[in-house]
Amino acid sequence: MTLLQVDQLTKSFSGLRAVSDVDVTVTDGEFLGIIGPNGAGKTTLFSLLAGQLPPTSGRVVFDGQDITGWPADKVAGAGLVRTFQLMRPFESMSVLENVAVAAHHRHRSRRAARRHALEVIERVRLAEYVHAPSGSLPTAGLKRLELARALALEPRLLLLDEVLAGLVPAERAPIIELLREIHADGVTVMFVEHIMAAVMALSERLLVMAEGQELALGDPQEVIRDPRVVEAYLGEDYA
Ligand SMILES: Nc1ncnc2c1ncn2[C@@H]1O[C@H](COP(=O)(O)OP(=O)(O)OP(=O)(O)O)[C@@H](O)[C@H]1O
Repeated sequence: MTLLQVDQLTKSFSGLRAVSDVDVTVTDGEFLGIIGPNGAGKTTLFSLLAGQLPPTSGRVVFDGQDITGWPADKVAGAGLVRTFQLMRPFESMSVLENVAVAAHHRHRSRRAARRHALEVIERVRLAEYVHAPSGSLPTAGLKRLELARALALEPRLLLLDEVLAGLVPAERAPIIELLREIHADGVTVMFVEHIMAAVMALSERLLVMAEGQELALGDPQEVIRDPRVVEAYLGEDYA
C-alpha cells in the first residue's frame, strides 16, 4: 500500500530551485535511503513533507490525504514526523520532560504523557539519563533523545535527517541497530544520510538527489553502480 505520494514537488528560494519537480512514492513499511551531495535539496525535501516549509508547487499525499501546505503540528498529528540535523532540545529540561512534551501531543493527561515518554526513553535506551538535563547529554545521547522525541509522536512515517552525523564509528552501530528495531516495529522510514555503510545496511530502496532533482531511484546495489551517481556523489574510489 502506498503511504506517501509526492508529485512534482518544488521549492524555490528567490530563484534557486532547492527541490525541483520531485516525484516519489513510499510504500507502507519500507525503508527508503536518500543520498546526494551537499545542497542537493534533501533537508528541504524533508521540510516540505513535514510541513516546516510550504512548497512552491506540487502535491504531497500521505495515507490517502492531501497534506500539501499543512503546518508541521498537523502533519505530525497525521503520523508524519521528522528529526532535525541540528537538534534543539530544551536544554535545561530533563530528558523525561523533553520527551513528555512530545508525548503530550498524543496523550492529554500529564500522567499518560509521562508514562508514554518513559516507555519511549526505555526503547531508545536512555533510561540512565531520564532525569538528567538534556544539555548534559553526550552527542550519542542527544541523537537518542531526538529519536525519542520523534517516536513519542507515534509516527507511521519517520523522516530521519543525518541521525548518525557527528558520531564516531563505535557509536554508530547501536544507533543503526535501534533504527532497524524501529523499522521492524512497523514504522516506515525515509533516511537521509552521508554514512554509506549505514545507508547500504538499512535501505531497501535508494533515492539519489542532485541539484534538487532525482538522479536515480531503485535497488541500492544497482543505484550505487550508476555512473551518474558515481560522478555526482560517490566518486570512483567508492565505486
Ligand atoms: N531557507 C533557505 N533560504 C534560501 N536558500 C536555502 C534555504 N534552505 C536551503 N536553501 C538552499 O537550498 C539548497 C538545498 O539545500 P538543502 O539543505 O536542502 O540541501 P541538502 O541536500 O540537505 O544538503 P546537506 O547534505 O548539506 O544537508 C542549497 O543550495 C541551500 O543553500
